[in-house]
This record gives sequence, structure tokens and C-alpha cells, in this order.
Amino acid sequence: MTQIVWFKRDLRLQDHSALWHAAQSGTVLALYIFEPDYWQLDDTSQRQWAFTREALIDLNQQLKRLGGELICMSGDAVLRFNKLTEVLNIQGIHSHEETGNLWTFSRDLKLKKLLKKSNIPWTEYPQNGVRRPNRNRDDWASHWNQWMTQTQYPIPDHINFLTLDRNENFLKPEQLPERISCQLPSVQQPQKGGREEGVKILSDFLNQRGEYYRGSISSPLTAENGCSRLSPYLAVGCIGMRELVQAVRNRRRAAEGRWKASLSAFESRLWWHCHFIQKLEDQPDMEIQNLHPLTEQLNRPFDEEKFEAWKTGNTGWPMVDASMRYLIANGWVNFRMRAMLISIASYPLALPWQPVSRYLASLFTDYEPGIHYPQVQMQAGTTGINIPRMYNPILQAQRLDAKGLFVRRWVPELQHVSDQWIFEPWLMPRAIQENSHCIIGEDYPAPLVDFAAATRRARADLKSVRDSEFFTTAQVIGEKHGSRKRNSSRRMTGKKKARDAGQMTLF
Ligand SMILES: Cc1cc2nc3c(=O)[nH]c(=O)nc-3n(C[C@H](O)[C@H](O)[C@H](O)COP(=O)(O)OP(=O)(O)OC[C@H]3O[C@@H](n4cnc5c(N)ncnc54)[C@H](O)[C@@H]3O)c2cc1C
Repeated sequence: MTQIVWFKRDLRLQDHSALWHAAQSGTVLALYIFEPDYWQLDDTSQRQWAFTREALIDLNQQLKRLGGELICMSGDAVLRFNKLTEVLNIQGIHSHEETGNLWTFSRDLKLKKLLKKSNIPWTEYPQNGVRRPNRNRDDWASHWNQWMTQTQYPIPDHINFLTLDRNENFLKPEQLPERISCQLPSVQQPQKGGREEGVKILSDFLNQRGEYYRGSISSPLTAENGCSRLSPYLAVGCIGMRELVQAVRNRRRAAEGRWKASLSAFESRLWWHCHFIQKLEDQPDMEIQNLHPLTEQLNRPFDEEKFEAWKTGNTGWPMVDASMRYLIANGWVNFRMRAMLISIASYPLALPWQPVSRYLASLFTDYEPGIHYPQVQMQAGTTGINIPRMYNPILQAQRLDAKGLFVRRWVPELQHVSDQWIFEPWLMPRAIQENSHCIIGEDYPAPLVDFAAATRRARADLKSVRDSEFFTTAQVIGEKHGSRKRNSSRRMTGKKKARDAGQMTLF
């Protein structure tokens, strides 16, 4: 009688409710399924798979220490489970509740059907503050807090593992392909997957780097070390959210001054993590449909040339291009630059957010659909419930990279351009272009569009859809998805917040 623990994006043993419950109920088969079709989607990539594969190898080591092992299969998960039902006496399947993209959502629905037919119970356990089903948004914050305060599931003392003979069906993680076909270049210095590495990074953040978190997350120059860099470990579950929140709270108890403020700011991001994932959990078609239906009327036709220039970091706006090239090379960029990349694609370039978001997702090692799609829609101005913000790449550069260090490093064509022109090189007189070894239009592109005129058009376009029907629908969306924040009296107004962040509000 076998209990299958199906590992998906929960590659750890600590605070693992599925493993804990399965271990209490019988013999455990620890299973991972490599799904080739998933890894060929536009929003997935080699960089994500490489990280996941390392995390699987690490998970196998952890299981070995308990006397077990991770059995890997390759292929369509529904077909694989069908096969398993023929060869094993399966008593139950245990996994975490996955809020994935539409592909994994539809795979789970198909699997549910199969298991129902075969009379095999599949129990899914929450692995963060996301609630399924989420009937009431109003008490969500207290639900989140309660869940984070509960005792963690310990690693079971004893597990009866089922071992299977290795053959072409049952593989070790090392036997899974190292590479999947992928157009993207490799990440230069990738973060290493696995719990062991994640725990090291967490400890380093909580004891060393975290002190200056609050002041260092906006500039790409300081964010690289100032941010926790835990995102890929959270995305594949090497570190659990409850475990992380509790570790932060424990650390904060002994903290003072700058440390305390930074840890509070950090914990609020962990709340956002679940807050955003809840949106996709409640509305899976957010991956493809505008949250506010009237924003479908925005004039954003697909333009191959603009899309290619944006994708490759050749828009002609140095801060945008530096951010994109940095992301391509590193598989990560900080929040502000992610938001700017979407804002530029959506407003001055007026590209539809769907292909933009899929490409951006594939660049992130930390791709988390539940954060990604709601964030993209928010930055693209299609939710109807957030104040649309437009990032000005020149202002952003002046504030976050005053000396042009980031821009010169990632856009080497501008290396010899002086501070005066570095963020607006297209304004350089021809003689200065020659002296700077940077001819605009030859060595480095001129901006794809006139920023001021294009943003005026974007603003007018958005205004034209915001009639009374817009606000009625927005109210309904707000009921379902809007945040009900703590400390609301201390929050800045939308306009002040935007001004402080160097953004232009649209209204
Ligand atoms: C367009 C866009 C797409 C994004 N896509 C993703 C994604 O696919 N995966 C992802 O993990 N994050 C995404 N983010 C959120 C954020 O940029 C990253 O979480 C952060 O940069 C990861 O680095 P870190 O772990 O060092 O962050 P830290 O600042 O150290 O934050 C710690 C954790 O808090 C959570 N977090 C931080 N900021 C946010 C936020 N604004 N919203 C929700 N959760 C947050 C993340 O889980 C993050 O790992 C996106 C943001 C934007 C604007």
C-alpha cells in the first residue's frame, strides 16, 4: 500500500506537510516527474530547469540521509500516474497546492479526473499563506498571519520508503537531462539550486547583508547584494514560506534600529509574495486575460521590431537596455527594474503585455507565475484597481545610477560617453558622438519612439477607456483582488508614493 509524495515546487523536507502526512499513513514513494512539454513553454527556460535539477539532486541527498531516495520519471504526468496505478497499489497521493501557470493548472485538472476514476485520493496541502478556496478577501491578512504563526511540520523521525529498481522508467535526478532546448544564453554566474545553498544565503542575509536591505533594493547597483536573493529558492520550495517568516521574526526580536526596520520591510515583501499569488490562485486566466476587461480596448498592437529591440536591450534608452542585458546575463534583476521593463514595453512602446510577460518570465530563474502575472498586469495598467504608473527611464537612471556605472557596465557602447549625455545619448551633437566613439544609429540605437509624445498617447489611450463602466467593474475587481492592508493610515497616497519613486502618475 503506497503513499506517493509528488514533489513539484516544494523541493525540501522541512515543514513539508505532504511528506509528513504520507509518512504517518504508510510506505512512501518520493516522486518527481520531469515534464518535457512544460519545459518547452514560452515562459519556462533552461536557467529555471538547471536550478530545479540542482535542487532535485540536493533533495535526493536529504532523502538518502533518511534512508530513502527520490524516484524521477520523465514524460506526461497524467500518463506516468496512469502507468503507476497499473504497477503499484497506490493508497493515496500527497502534494502541495500548486498555483502554477495555465499549463500546470490544466494538467492538475486532467490528473484529478484520472485519479477520481481510479478511486485514488489526492490530497493537496497549502505551502504558503495562499488560501484555497478563498471565499473572503477581507480576513485574508489575518489568515496569512495565523498560518505563518502555526508550528512547522518537522521532518518525520522515521519513514518507510518504497524503493524501486532503477530502469528506463525510474531514474535518479542525475539521469534527468542536463539541458533542455532553449534559445536563451546561459546565465553567467547562476545561483546554485538546492536547500543547502538556500539556507546559507538566508543565514548570510539575516546575519550580515540584511541590515541595509531597506535602502538598497531600488538601485540595481546595490540590490544585487542588498536584496535577500532568496527568490529562486522560494519559487521551487527549497525554503518554505512559514519557515522563512518565522526565521525573520525570530531575528527581528533581537534586532534594533536599522536592522529592525530592514527586517520589517523584508517581512512585508513575504506578505506580498502570498498576496500576489492569491490573485492568480483566484483567477488563473490572469496569465492571458486582462484583469479589467475594458483595458482590452487599449491600443497595443504587436510590433515585431519594437518587441525585438526591447527583448535584446536595444531600445535606445540606456537604463532600460542595461537592465534588460543585466537580466539576460544574470537571470535576476531587482523589482524596480522589472517594473520599469514592463512599463516601458506597455506605455511608450505600446506592446501587448502577454508576449512581453512570457519572455520576461523565461529570463527569470525565480519565475513564480503567481507573482509574475499579477505584477505584470499591475505595471501594464490592465488591472483597473492600481494607479497606473509610468516609469521614466531617464529619471530612474539619474536617481538610481547617478554616475552611470550600471549603464556603462551593461551597455559598453556608451563607455566613453560623458556624464552629461550618458542617459540621453541621442541628444549628443555629432562631434561629441565621434569623440565618444558612439555614433547614434550606428553604434547604439536612437530611442525607438519619442518618449514624451508616446507617453502622452498612452495617457490619452488609458483615459479614453476610463468611463463610468470602468469604475463599476473596477470596484468588483477590487472586492476580489484588492489588498486590505494593515497600517493603512501610514500609507502614502498614490501620487506621493509615485513621485518618491521617480514615476509619473497617469492621472
Ligand atoms: C513585472 C514583475 C515580475 C515579477 N516576477 C517575479 C517572479 O516571477 N518571481 C518572483 O519571485 N518575483 C517576481 N517579482 C517580484 C520581485 O521583483 C522579486 O521577488 C524580487 O526581485 C526577487 O529578489 P529577492 O528574493 O532578492 O527579493 P527580496 O526583496 O529579498 O524579497 C524577498 C521575497 O519577497 C517576495 N517579494 C519581493 N518583492 C515582491 C513583490 N513586489 N511582489 C511579490 N513578492 C515580492 C519574493 O518572494 C522575494 O523572493 C516580479 C516583479 C515585477 C515588477
